[in-house]
Amino acid sequence: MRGTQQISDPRFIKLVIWGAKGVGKSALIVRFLTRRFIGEYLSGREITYQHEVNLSGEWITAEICDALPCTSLHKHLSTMTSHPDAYVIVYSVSERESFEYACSLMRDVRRCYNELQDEKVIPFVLVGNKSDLDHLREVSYVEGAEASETVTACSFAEASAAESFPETEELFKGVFRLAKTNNILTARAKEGIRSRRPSLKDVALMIKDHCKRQQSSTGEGWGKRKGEAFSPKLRKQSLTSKCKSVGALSELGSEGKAQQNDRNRNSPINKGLRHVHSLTGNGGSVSADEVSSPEDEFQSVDGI
Ligand SMILES: Nc1nc2c(ncn2[C@@H]2O[C@H](COP(=O)(O)OP(=O)(O)OP(=O)(O)O)[C@@H](O)[C@H]2O)c(=O)[nH]1
Repeated sequence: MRGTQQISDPRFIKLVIWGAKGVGKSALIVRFLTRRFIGEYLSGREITYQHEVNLSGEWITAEICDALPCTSLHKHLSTMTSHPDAYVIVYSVSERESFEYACSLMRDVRRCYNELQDEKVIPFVLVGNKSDLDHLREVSYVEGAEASETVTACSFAEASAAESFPETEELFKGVFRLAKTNNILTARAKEGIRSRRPSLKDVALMIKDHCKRQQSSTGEGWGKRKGEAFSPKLRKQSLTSKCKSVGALSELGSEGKAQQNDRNRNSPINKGLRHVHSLTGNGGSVSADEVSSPEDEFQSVDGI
């Protein structure tokens, strides 16, 4: 891998989509590229797609790699010619094993990049696909959101490639915007315009900032519950209440859990694509207020 000296072009975004077999990686990509859900997809081959994407009037070139599920991390890193700009790690909400695989994959990839001490912090998005299969659900929304919080600079979404093009499109566009902002800041740091490269905390802040903008532009962005205005303070509250509900969940019996899952399923937030994001790091939580990076600077690369 070319590794640490790579300078990313902000107008060229490379995504790697990874996860267990059959979770719908190809379905999500094909849905985004063609607007269609065709049901059966080629399996067993790593395919890379290139696509021009319009982000608020500005075109970027997106490269999306549908990575093989069985590839070892070592092999994946050694065969890459350059770092991706973001990882999208997919599991199926109807298959717990795929969730566990996604969690270990996320942790391994993050750990590996931490060890590389790469110049760029790569954002992750954990995606629980097949949210239309509610009756077969084995992983709750809360579990997915919680898992994303154990990995630094990781956001979370549920999606259904089968059900919705707009939501899948918004998912991908959101990742591209995030990656592009990160690339711009990293490039600036290298040119000496900014004193240091974006840190993990910076990227976590970017995710938060991204969520706010996403919400104000679509009225239903990442990190937002329907009908709830988003602010860092509110977000903290909603995370607290989410933690409470998780705590309550663990105290419930299986019947209680089933009822709780029903409530989760039927809540407005769990209809369609649902997002929450994480601001927490491996070793402890990073509150939005602690992040030292200048928010103004993120806004100055707005319109992304
Ligand atoms: N119900 C439902 N089925 C889906 C969804 N996404 C994918 N599938 C189905 O899940 C199966 C596997 O989808 P793929 O896109 O091939 O999964 P993959 O992760 O690319 O699989 P591999 O290439 O084998 O790793 C197919 O039968 C799809 O039709 C979804 O959102 N909902």
